[in-house]
Amino acid sequence: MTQLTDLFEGQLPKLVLFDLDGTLVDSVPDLAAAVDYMLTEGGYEAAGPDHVRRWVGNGASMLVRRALAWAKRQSPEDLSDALVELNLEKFQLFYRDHSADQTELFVGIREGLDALKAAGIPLMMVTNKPEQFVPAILKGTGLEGYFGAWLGGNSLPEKKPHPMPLLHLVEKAGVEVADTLMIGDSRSDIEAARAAGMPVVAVSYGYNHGRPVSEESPDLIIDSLTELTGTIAAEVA
Ligand SMILES: O=C(O)COP(=O)(O)O
Ligand SMILES: [Mg+2]
Repeated sequence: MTQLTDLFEGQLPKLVLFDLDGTLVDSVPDLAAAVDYMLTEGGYEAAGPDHVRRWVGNGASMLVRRALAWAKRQSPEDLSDALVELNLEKFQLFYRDHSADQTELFVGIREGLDALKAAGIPLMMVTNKPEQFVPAILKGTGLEGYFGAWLGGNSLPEKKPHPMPLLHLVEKAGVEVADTLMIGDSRSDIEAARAAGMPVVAVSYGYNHGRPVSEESPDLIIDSLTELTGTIAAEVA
């Protein structure tokens, strides 16, 4: 089993950054309900969770654009910004009140976060989800209190795969990039971590646009956070 310290020349990281959707929480059921509300309100066919799972990871506006493109049998870039904006409002109207109805932690998250916390490692979160939706999800899944800071997709001028939000949190934590670990489920997380210059671990169970995350060449792939944290007690002993 690869130990967490193997990624940091025998040390533990001084900061761990987590992605949210597809890494900590399975948010697709609630996202799909909001997408389907938007689509059916517009007179389109509902898409369902298996389609929506492939569209998550680049923020709500891109999710809406991809859903509309699917419904209209067009390519996403051919849709007008005005149409996307109008539908984004419908999506948000629903998701605002239903972002944490069915959203649950993935198996091993609670135990894994507790192990990192017990080892004294600061934890932060960086999602492309618009920030207004984040507090209800953290509350609904019992993740409140784990993260010293977090950023949403609209918190800064750039979002993942740009390294800006990762570097912003590293600076806030007062640690070095090389001592920071990113854990995510998709291409955006891996590209952002690479651009920032930090190691990146991918979870195998997330979304990644319907492609195996191994195609993005992360430093390590885990099936559960506990695979990475199970040995921490022994490592720091
Ligand atoms: O696309 C989203 O809104 C969710 O993105 P995340 O995987 O960065 O949390
Ligand atoms: Mg994700």
